[in-house]
Amino acid sequence: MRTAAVVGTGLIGTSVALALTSRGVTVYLRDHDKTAVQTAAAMGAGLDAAPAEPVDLAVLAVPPGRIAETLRQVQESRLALSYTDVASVKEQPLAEVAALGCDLGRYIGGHPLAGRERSGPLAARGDLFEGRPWVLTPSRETDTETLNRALEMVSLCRAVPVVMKPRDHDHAVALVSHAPHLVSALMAARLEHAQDTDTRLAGQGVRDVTRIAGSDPRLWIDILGANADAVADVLAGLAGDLDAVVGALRSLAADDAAKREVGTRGIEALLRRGNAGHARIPGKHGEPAAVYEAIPVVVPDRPGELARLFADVGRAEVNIEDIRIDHAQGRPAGLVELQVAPQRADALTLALRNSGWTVQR
Ligand SMILES: NC(=O)c1ccc[n+]([C@@H]2O[C@H](COP(=O)([O-])OP(=O)(O)OC[C@H]3O[C@@H](n4cnc5c(N)ncnc54)[C@H](O)[C@@H]3O)[C@@H](O)[C@H]2O)c1
Ligand SMILES: O=C(O)C(=O)C[C@]1(C(=O)O)C=C[C@@H](O)C=C1
Repeated sequence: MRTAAVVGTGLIGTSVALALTSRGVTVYLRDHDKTAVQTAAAMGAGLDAAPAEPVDLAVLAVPPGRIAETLRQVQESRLALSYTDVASVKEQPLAEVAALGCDLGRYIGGHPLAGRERSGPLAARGDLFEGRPWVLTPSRETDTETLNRALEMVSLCRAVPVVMKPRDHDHAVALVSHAPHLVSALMAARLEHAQDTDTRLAGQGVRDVTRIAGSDPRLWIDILGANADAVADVLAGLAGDLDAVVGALRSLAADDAAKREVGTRGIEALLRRGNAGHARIPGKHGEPAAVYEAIPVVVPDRPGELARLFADVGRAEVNIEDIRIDHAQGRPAGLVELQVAPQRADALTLALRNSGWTVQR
């Protein structure tokens, strides 16, 4: 694959673009939000420009409800030879794409099983998909070239391709992604009105359980709306378990020793089923996660400074693999931590200092 386009340069689109660019593909970026494109381009994800001729593959990384209309538009303008998407549900977008009369031969659905609870290009990482499953859902009409281009993209992102039917995909992710998302939100919702004296004791357990509750509700309404029945089935089963666990806990709190014994057995059975279920989750495939070096840079709190920093990093020919921003309240500067490949850290530090940046390393 020589050229690609990414439409929707948020978390997932920019992560795909970073991965493809780092493997030598020329990537053209597009988003209806100009700032998102400029930020992605400044991060080194690709070009803020339109291609002169159709690219090999266009990746649609817009919300699920926007896939069909976006595909119709980009196919009409002949943006690419083949098209795929990354939406978290597959059956409904395919039905909408067919209803709009899109060219199904040149389209294949896709979904990388990797993400974050943050949105937008600044949350993107070039290694996000490494070793993760990436589902492809070819329809009867999908042509072989399109399947092959999508497989090549998955391989360039160092993910593991899994070919499935859209319906089977949606059924599976109801269990392993969509219901867990709601369980996380349900637990986090219990904290909403908690006393500060309670929440200040939060350790890693509650942080792990509620991390994904920090995600964008608009995106998740779109996702859950396209897979509602399958998710409701999973949660109905969970509701039964929840009732049983509440009953077991009440027995455990009783004075009567026989009742307490029943409660203990009930809770133990659930905890053991939990151990067994957890053991069913496969380990991450592929290479171990990359280890990056942090370059902390002091950035004045003025418009345009972040873009200037990204441009200087780009000139030093260093890829930003991840980024963290600390805004110290009441201070005229923030601390931006750039995560880069360790072998490029010294060169980048020198280049940034030569350009006048304060690097705290
Ligand atoms: N967030 C995750 O963890 C995750 C993981 C895997 C797949 N996905 C899927 O990836 C897709 C994108 O999600 P994200 O998390 O990157 O969201 P995001 O909000 O970070 O990015 C979406 C981008 O699409 C742009 N956009 C929206 N409508 C558009 C349109 N009509 N034309 C052009 N640009 C448009 C937005 O401006 C935004 O920049 C969704 O389909 C989602 O289901 C998300
Ligand atoms: O790790 C996270 O932040 C995610 O929520 C990622 C996650 C998931 O459930 O695994 C969420 C939705 C996507 O469609 C794919 C991946």
